Amino acid sequence: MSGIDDLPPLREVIKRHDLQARKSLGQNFLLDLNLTARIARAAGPLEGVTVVEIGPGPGGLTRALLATGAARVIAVERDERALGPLQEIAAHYPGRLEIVLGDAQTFDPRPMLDGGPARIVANLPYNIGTQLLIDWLCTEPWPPWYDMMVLMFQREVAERIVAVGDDEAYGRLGVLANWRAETKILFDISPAAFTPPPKVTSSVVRLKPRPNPDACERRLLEQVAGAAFNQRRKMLRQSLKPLGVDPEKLAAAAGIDGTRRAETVPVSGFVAMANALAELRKAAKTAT
Ligand SMILES: C[S@@+](CC[C@H](N)C(=O)[O-])C[C@H]1O[C@@H](n2cnc3c(N)ncnc32)[C@H](O)[C@@H]1O
Repeated sequence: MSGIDDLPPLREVIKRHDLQARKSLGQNFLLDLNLTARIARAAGPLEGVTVVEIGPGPGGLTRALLATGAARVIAVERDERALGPLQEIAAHYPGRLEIVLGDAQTFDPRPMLDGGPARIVANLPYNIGTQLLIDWLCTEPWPPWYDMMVLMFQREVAERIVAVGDDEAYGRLGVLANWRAETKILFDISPAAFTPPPKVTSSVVRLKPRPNPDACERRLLEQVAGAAFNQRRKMLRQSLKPLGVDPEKLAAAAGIDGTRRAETVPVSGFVAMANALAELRKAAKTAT
């Protein structure tokens, strides 16, 4: 038996269900229930909350979320070998764990939600973690269906998520994430905590959606940030050329000096440029 519940230790569960980690599924399991409890607490308090967990695997974090008091956990897992362990957890917490066997990349939890608070908590498979985050950040309508995300990434990705300027890590991801959410790295987890250990340190990141992000068209924001950071060493008057409008005019309309480089522009500057781009394109259309 383990500390947080009366279920057997995870090593034993993995052995019994033949759930040895597979690299192709991005499987690095956290078997230390004190650590999974720490992640669950970072997402708390969880009373009355539905948690959507991606990639529960043998269920270490799932168990912690339920033991911490989550009203419901909807756990989406692609590996059917995890079904046995997850069903044992479901039996231990009747009516509180719903297991979805499927691909998180095409899963929409909204039809399963009951209108109460919902949160995403996950030790994500690294190969699809960034794309899942981008999809959640691009959710429409906004504010989204979740009120918080607590997610584990490689430290380097975590740094890109929270970066907001004058920083090597600042880029498109930082612009998008910090436009729509308040972001914070909560703590690191060493490779040694995982089975098998990954090559790099991981970080737990919290993202809280901003109820009213500065108004702008998300696709234009992505285009502007994409162009600017694609040539991050160049001045905006050069790097913004692929957008098809006069880059000097675009920067000026947003109140930004065209000689600046992308990483010196705060998120609000990118929002201003996205709005200026909308105006300039509209004007160009009217003129033709
Ligand atoms: C890093 S492991 C985390 C496992 C467990 N939550 C833990 O902390 O020990 C990632 C998990 O995501 C699952 N996974 C990988 N690709 C997936 C996908 N496309 N959809 C759903 N789950 C996926 C893997 O099978 C694995 O269980």
